[in-house]
Amino acid sequence: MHPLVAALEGRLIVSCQAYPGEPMRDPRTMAQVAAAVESGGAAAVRAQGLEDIRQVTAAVSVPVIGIWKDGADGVFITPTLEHCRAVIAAGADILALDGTERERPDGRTLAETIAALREDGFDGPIMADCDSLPSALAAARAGAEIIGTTLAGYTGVREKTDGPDLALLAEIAEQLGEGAVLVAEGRVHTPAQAAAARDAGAFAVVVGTAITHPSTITGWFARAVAGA
Ligand SMILES: CC(=O)N[C@H](C=O)[C@@H](O)[C@H](O)[C@H](O)COP(=O)(O)O
Repeated sequence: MHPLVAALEGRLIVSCQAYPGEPMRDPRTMAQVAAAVESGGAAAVRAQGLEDIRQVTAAVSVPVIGIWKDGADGVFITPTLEHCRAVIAAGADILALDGTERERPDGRTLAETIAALREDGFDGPIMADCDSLPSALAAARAGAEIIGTTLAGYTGVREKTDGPDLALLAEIAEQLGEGAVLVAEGRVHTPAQAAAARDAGAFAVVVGTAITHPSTITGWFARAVAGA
């Protein structure tokens, strides 16, 4: 196992992202957020966009999982080989990309994309953002070292669970077996849910919104205070 990946076992990864048009959408702000979560105990951070990746890698000493979201429908998380190459060139230690079985915009399969990156000489870990058991198994076969449940509930293949998709985690963990690097990502909103994800078989857990997205968190509290 790659040493960067081995170090993530039983650890929290924090996704630091702001969305188009939002007040915190600024690479410097995301770098500051990343430094803050590192000081809180994050073992790695996930950053979106090339300039965010550059500034976040400069601001933290933990590994940075880089993605580049392009578009909002279909395959949009680091969707093509060229997006992957750009994320790596921006300094990501770990590359994350769409790991679903949907057709990718450049027509390459996940396996072809990973093979091309290895031919380029990239030897860092690759994380596949999957949406189902079949996509997770296919991504592992394609050579992704880290399997994430990032897209479960967002592609129509599985229901969008309230918290993390624990049933999916347990199924993937069982099928991939010992030694698999299964990362729970998506709708982990409380420490108890993070612990439940570990219990379901996750090697590590990614939390985004509940730590780094103040508008959403504020909405949770505002609705509670209003009795909604
Ligand atoms: C579906 C999709 O586009 N997920 C994205 C992937 O990078 C992010 O928007 C999420 O915030 C991230 O996965 C962490 O999840 P959560 O914010 O639920 O803790």
